Amino acid sequence: MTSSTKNNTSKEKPNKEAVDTVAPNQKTDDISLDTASTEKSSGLLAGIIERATKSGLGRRKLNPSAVEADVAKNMEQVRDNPDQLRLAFLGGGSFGTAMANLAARNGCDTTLWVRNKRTVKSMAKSQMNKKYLSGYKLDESLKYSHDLASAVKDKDIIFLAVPSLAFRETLKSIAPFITGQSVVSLTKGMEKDTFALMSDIIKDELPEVNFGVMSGPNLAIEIMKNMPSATVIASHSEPLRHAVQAALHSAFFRVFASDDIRGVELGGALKNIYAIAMGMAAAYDVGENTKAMLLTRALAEMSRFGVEAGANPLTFLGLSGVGDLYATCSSELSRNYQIGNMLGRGMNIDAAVKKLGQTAEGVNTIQQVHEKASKDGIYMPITHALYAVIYEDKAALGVALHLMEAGFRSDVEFVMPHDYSNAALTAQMQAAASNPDDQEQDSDSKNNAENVTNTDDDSVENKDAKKSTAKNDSASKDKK
Ligand SMILES: NC(=O)C1=CN([C@@H]2O[C@H](COP(=O)(O)OP(=O)(O)OC[C@H]3O[C@@H](n4cnc5c(N)ncnc54)[C@H](O)[C@@H]3O)[C@@H](O)[C@H]2O)C=CC1
Ligand SMILES: O=C(CO)COP(=O)(O)O
Repeated sequence: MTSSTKNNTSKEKPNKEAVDTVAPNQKTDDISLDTASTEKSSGLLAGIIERATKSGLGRRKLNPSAVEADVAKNMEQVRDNPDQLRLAFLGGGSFGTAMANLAARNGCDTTLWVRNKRTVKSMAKSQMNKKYLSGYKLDESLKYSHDLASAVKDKDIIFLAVPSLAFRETLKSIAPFITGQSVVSLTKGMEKDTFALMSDIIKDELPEVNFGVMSGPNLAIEIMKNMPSATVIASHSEPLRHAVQAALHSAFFRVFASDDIRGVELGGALKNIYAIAMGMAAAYDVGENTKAMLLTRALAEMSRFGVEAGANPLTFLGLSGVGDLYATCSSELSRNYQIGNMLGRGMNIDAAVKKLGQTAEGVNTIQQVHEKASKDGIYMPITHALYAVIYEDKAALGVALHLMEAGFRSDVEFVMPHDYSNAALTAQMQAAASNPDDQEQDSDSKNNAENVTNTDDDSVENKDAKKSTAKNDSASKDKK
């Protein structure tokens, strides 16, 4: 048994103190956490944790039969010796820290790279990430570094958990030190102006590496509290999928596998848009029916966009799709939800971002997806509506009403296709948006239902256009 294994055996017990005494620091003045429900659930959780640890369900004592069958078959070495895996996590925010902590607790040789030298010193001394995860003790085997070269050299897997805006520059910086390492993105966003997803950037910058993306309903603070969670590792490399499963799997964190890289990373990126929408809707005190409608129409948009980008629509039914959409749209822990909530309470986007002080990828993703969908004729009415409210100063209530008044559509378009093509609808929407009559807005009439943006226009003039498009569509379908 190695020394790190020995250390870990004694660390089976989750840090009860951290579970009980958390004071998450991303609470804003406007949004208070539901402490009563957190307390109620922590009683239940404590029971689960106790039973799991007593029965030896912690990663160290995991019964091989409980390990994914494929891991047992193909990754015997890794499964039996996960502490032999050498991992680097780049990004000292809440998610990089939470994931590095899981791996360290599992006995992997784990280094967390943080760009700021002073922060590294403070983390090593306090074994805590005071800025992003205040109150949570980190595993004592976790190593910290601000030296990128030594952090990534001789590692098996490099996990990137920097915001999307820093993803490319981080890859460029590690490129000279890449020998045989694999790279896994934990980042949920889209690159500004290029529409590139993180896997595209990896292929651009490190064309030779074996890579994957990991995404799922993984609110960092819940993971630090040992609340049972699950995620998805997507890669075309089976050994990499298995290695990531072995590295992070525990009684509290289950890692599922996929080979639909596009679908998994788009789920993580797109759901941030709708978490903003849901946070905003919550500020307007909408009912559960409305939330359910928003959530499922969001899923329709996500899978529609995903298919256009080469994803499998069924992936959106998994953890990285509906799972993450649900978690982020229903939790005040979500930073994107918090942004939406602040907007719904009348703050402007710049003030909300400043007040949050943390990463909210959705703010950029709305702009990227709005632009890309308009360009490629992908019908994304909620995204366009949100864009209009946030960046064109349209009235939220008017925009919402207009969405409700939109024409008749199919529920699940993969079951029954829409009458009109998405490209035709997008074209109509854009034509309507350029109609100056519909654009008229002034601050006095902000809440006027007449005063709406044209995200899903069904005006009389456009109905004719729609009819003729529909005719053309059905004629072309008939020809086929
Ligand atoms: N926090 C969460 O619950 C989850 C976050 N994610 C994703 O992980 C990514 C990172 O988010 P968080 O850790 O939450 O962010 P955060 O806001 O907690 O921290 C961001 C970190 O990135 C660092 N950073 C910023 N610019 C950098 C640069 N140019 N080079 C190096 N480091 C830089 C900051 O110093 C900070 O340590 C995002 O794409 C987010 O969507 C994914 C799953 C869950
Ligand atoms: O992606 C997340 C949970 O899965 C975190 O969401 P936020 O970035 O909105 O906090």
